[in-house]
Amino acid sequence: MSLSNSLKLKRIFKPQNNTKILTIVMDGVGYTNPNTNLTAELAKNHGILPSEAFSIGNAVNAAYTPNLNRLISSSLFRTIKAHGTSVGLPSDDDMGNSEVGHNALGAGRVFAQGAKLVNSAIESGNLFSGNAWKEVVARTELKDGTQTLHLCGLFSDGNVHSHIDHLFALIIGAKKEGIKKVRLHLLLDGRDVGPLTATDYIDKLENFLGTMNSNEFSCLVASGGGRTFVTMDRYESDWSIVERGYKAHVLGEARFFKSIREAVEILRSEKNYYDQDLPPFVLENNGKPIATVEDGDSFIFFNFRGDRAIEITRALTEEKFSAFPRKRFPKVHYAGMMQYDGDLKLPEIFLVTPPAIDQTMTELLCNAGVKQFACSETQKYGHVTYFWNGNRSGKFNADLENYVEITSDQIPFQERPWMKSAEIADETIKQMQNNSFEIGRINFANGDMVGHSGDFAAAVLSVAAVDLALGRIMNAAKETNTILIVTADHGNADEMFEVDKKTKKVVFDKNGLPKVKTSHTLAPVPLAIYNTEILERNIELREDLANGGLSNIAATVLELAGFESPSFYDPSLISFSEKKK
Ligand SMILES: O=C(O)[C@@H](CO)OP(=O)(O)O
Ligand SMILES: [Mn+2]
Ligand SMILES: [Mn+2]
Repeated sequence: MSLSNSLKLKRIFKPQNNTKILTIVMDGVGYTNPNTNLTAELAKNHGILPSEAFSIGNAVNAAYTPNLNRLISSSLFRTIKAHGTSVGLPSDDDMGNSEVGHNALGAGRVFAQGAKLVNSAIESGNLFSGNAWKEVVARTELKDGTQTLHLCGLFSDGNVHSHIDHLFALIIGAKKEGIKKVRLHLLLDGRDVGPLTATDYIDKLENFLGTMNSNEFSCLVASGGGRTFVTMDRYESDWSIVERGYKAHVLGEARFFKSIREAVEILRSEKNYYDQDLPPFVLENNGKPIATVEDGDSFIFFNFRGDRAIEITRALTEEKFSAFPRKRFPKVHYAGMMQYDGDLKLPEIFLVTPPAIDQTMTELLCNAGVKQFACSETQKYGHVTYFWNGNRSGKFNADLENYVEITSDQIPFQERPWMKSAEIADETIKQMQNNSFEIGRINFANGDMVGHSGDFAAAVLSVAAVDLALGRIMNAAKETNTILIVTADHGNADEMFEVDKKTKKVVFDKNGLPKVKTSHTLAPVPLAIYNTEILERNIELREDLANGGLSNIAATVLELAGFESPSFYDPSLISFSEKKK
C-alpha cells in the first residue's frame, strides 16, 4: 500500500515510559441500560432467568462481568452509536455490522457504505451504464441464449452483505438487456434476519418472478444452501464451506430437490436447522441440475460486503488455485457487486465502486513511524486488519505493523463460547510486556459469534469469557503503562430474543418460549477509557458530543497518544486539562 499522499501527523506531546494505547473491540457486545429493558414479571412468569429479571434476553446484562461493570461505573464511560447513518448505512433502521463498524473505527470518519452506494447506483442507473455491466452482462451470447447469466449471493434484506432488492434490480436489468437465461444460486440467511425467514423471501421471489418470466425470459433458482455452511466462509477459516458451494453452484453436485421451497422445508425439518446452517442443495429437472456453470457464462456475486465474498470470488476467477479440488474450472465472465479487496484488486470487474476509504489511522501512524499491533482470532482477524484499514488486506509498513492471528476452532461456537479469548489475552499481554507496540487494537469475537447462534445460555457465557480476558488485560495495563479504550463494533448478544418494536417486549412462540434472535441489534455500544492516570494531564469525556459514534474513536486514540487529530477526522471524545499538582 502506498503512503505517498498521507497526512503527516503533528505530535504535541509524547507520553512517557513506553505508554501504549490499546483499543479493545468486544464484537457484538451492545450496551443497553438494564432499567430500560424488559420487566421482572416476564422473567418470573417464564422462568427464563431467575436471578436478573431485567436481563431477559440480554446476555450482556445477564453475564457476570465484574470488569466491565468497573468500567461502566467510572467517569470515563459513556455509550456511543454504532448503527445506521452513524456508520454510513442508508437509514437508522439498519443495525450495525463489523464491516462498517471497523471501517469507522480505523478511518476516523464515516463513508457512505456498500448498502448505500449500491442503492444509489441502481437509482441513478449508473450501475447499468457502467463498463462492468457491459462487459459481463450486455453480451451477445447471453442475448441469443447460448450462455447463461448466474447471480449468486445472500438472499435476504438484511443489508449487511446484500439486499434482495439489489437482486431484483439486477434481474430487471438483465431482462431489459434482452438476456434469455438467468440462474440464481441463493444463500439462505437467518443471521442478519430472523432465523427462520427464508420462506418469506421465497414468497417474495416467486411473486416477483411471476411478473418477470415469459417465453423470452427465464429466471430460475438453480442451487443454494445456508450461509454459514455453504459458500460464505471468510478469512480462510474453513474452505470446505466454499467447496460445498462451488460444487452446488458450479458443478450441480448436492442433494436434489424440485424447488427451493421444498429444499428449505425438507432440510429444516430433518435436523431442526436454522436457515443459516442448511446444507447445500441443487434444484433438478428430470433428474438433471437446472443449471451448472459453463465456459463462457457470466457470473455475478451480488453481495456488496467483501469478507465473505472473497473466497468464492477466488475459486471462480483464479487460474492457479489449491484451496480445494475444483474438478472443473469454467472460464466465466465474473463480476462482484463491488471490489472486495482494494489491494488484491479482487475481483477485477465490479458493478459499483466501493467507498474510497483513505488516510486511515494505521496509514497515518505508519507515516509517523509508530509501531502498531493488531490481534484477533481467525473469525475476526480481518476485522482488525482488512476492515480496519479500509478493506485492504496488505500492510502499509511491515516493519511497523505486527498482526497476529490466533486460529479459530471450526466448530459451532455455542459449543465453546469462550472461543479464543484467553489466547488473544495471552498474546496481547505478552506484547504489552515487551513494549512491542505503541498503538494497538484487538477484537474478541465471542459476543458476536455466539450471539449469532441464538443460544442465550451460551451467549451469557461468551460475554463472561470476554470479561475474564478483559480483567487480565486491565491488570496488565497497570503494570505495562497501557491505556485501554474498551468498546464494541455493534450489538448482538444484548438481544438474544426477538423484541416487538412497538411494545418493546419479548415475542413468545406458540410453545410459550421466547422467539430466538440471531442478528445484530440497533443498540449503542460501550466506550470506556481505562488507566489514564499515567498521562500528565487530566482527561474528561466531552459533553458536547451526545451523538458520538465509532468514528470518533480514532481521533480519541491519536490524542491520547499525543498527536493532533487530523481536521478531517470526526472529533475526539475527550478533552485534556492540566493536572492539579
Ligand atoms: O457473520 C457475519 O458475516 C456478520 C453478520 O452477517 O457479522 P459481523 O458483521 O459481526 O461480522
Ligand atoms: Mn462485529
Ligand atoms: Mn456478527
